[in-house]
Amino acid sequence: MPYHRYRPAHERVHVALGGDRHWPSRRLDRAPLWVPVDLRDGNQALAEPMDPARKRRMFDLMLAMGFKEIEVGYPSASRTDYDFVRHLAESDSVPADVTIVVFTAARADLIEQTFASIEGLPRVVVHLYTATAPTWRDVVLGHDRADLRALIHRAAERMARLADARPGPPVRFEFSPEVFNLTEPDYVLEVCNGLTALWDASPDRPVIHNLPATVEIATPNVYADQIEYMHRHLDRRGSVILSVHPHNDRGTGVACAELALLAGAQRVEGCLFGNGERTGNVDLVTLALNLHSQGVDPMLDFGDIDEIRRTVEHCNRLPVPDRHPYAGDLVYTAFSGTHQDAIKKGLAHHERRAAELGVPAARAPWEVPYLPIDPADVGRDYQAVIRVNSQSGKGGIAYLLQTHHGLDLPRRLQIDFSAVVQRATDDGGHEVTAKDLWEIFHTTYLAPGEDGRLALASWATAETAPGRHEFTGTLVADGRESELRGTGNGPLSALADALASAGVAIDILHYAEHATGTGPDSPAVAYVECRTGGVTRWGAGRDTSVLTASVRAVLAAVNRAR
Ligand SMILES: CC(=O)SCCNC(=O)CCNC(=O)[C@H](O)C(C)(C)COP(=O)(O)OP(=O)(O)OC[C@H]1O[C@@H](n2cnc3c(N)ncnc32)[C@H](O)[C@@H]1OP(=O)(O)O
Ligand SMILES: CC(C)C(=O)C(=O)O
Ligand SMILES: [Mg+2]
Repeated sequence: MPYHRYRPAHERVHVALGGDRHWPSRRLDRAPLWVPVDLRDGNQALAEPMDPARKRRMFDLMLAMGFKEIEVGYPSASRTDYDFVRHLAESDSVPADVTIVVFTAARADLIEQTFASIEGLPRVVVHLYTATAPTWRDVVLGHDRADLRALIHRAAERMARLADARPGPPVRFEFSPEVFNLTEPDYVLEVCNGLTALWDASPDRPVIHNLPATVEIATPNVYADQIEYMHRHLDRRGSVILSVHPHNDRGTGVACAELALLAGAQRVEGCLFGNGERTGNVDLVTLALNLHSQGVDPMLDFGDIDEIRRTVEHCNRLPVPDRHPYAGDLVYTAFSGTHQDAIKKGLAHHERRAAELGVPAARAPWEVPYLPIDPADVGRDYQAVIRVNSQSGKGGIAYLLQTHHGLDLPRRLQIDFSAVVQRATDDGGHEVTAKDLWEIFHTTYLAPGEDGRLALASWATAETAPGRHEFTGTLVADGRESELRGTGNGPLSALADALASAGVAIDILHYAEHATGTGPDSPAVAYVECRTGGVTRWGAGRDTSVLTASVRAVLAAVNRAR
């Protein structure tokens, strides 16, 4: 690989913080101000940008989730964006506690159009951006440091003039030194502090300085150092909201945002599920639910994450991957045996603990292995938690049979059945559903007691004296009938005695039964482990009569052994 073509981040940008950093020992204990930029940064990265209907649907979703500041577009860039801002202004669609952000480059024509778009909107942030990093200055914009600072200053003055001329509540301002993470820190300070003064930021009308990792270039600790340096050196810090805007080129956008928050950032711009230019903007869903999983109020509602995902997929026309944190189809699913076993035990323990605490399970403290949050918190159920394939073990298989078919298999039968399923899945190599498991269970353990080579044409039991039972019946073995009679201290030992009289000696090693439901008509199921002719096998029976289920279970075990 031609790796020698690239330079490490420390050779590209100086990070001024040195060794004196505070962020590593800080903790995240509150949510920042989340600002979704799906309708601008996310939208500009789409092959088919959103039409007005999709924009509106995304906007309504953001309101429903509880966002309080929303970047709605780049109104000077396209008719759709301009019209959408006008639509919001004219349709009275913005709740009183929500602020609209509009985005513009530092060009007079674009700024004028931006201000025209926001007429009548009461709470607005106008967001100005210009790239400040050396390569962009030299190659793209063709300005040296002083020229570029002057260009930004002129744009900011124009914004201030236009804002002053507006009736109603004051417009607020945001500035992004695009490619902040590759810009000399002293130059960022020079430009940002200049704007703080020009816009006369105050605590009740703070300016937002948004410091983007426009293209990720370094490990997240470097970004954290860069942010902490700004946090400590920006003028009028109490009048500045320090915002971050990570992208995800190295796959560490979330880590960058989290460390930046430790380093003093108060506001995060990103997109739902990480849509955005190239590898995307930082994913606000992951960030917020990461906080939730630490016991911190995320200040957003994810109660129906599948609906959020569906809406975002519809608006972006891009799928959310199956492994996406918190939202993917597979993220609350375990296929592997030991994980399934742990989850099954964990869920049972969770139910018991909730009962002990006297609270609903959905409110009890969560400590289930392998599940960082309760899927129910985001509107998922437990149906998909455990799925079975060739990597699965007895725990998961038993869990599925229990939750879908009401079967509570004895432990040794779980082990026995798991080997049966393993053979079935190894052969096919595919996933086995709860329905498949039921069919395999039925064929293996139940069917041999219903239509095996050894069957009972008719039978009856009677308690002939207290503690003394008699079993009589007609045995059909390989098509030949014979009469049976036996006695014992229970119906099953009487059956064993009767079978012995017909030359089929059996030992019942284990017996268990339970109801499969709650109503009087719900069938019972019986499990029997039997040894006959030196071979040990499990059988099962199912019937509304426990005795019939038990007799069938014995016959099933015997037939399997023979
Ligand atoms: C990291 C980010 O996400 S930045 C946001 C990027 N988003 C977008 O570009 C989406 C919307 N943009 C657009 O639709 C168009 O770019 C428009 C309508 C805004 C402008 O279109 P055009 O006038 O055709 O200009 P074009 O797109 O080619 O922009 C490049 C010009 O703007 C200049 N420019 C680029 N960024 C800025 C800036 N922030 N401030 C001032 N000028 C800038 C460039 O130097 C170049 O100038 P030149 O033509 O004199 O060399
Ligand atoms: C905030 C703007 C300029 C942006 O999208 C970026 O730098 O990534
Ligand atoms: Mg961006």
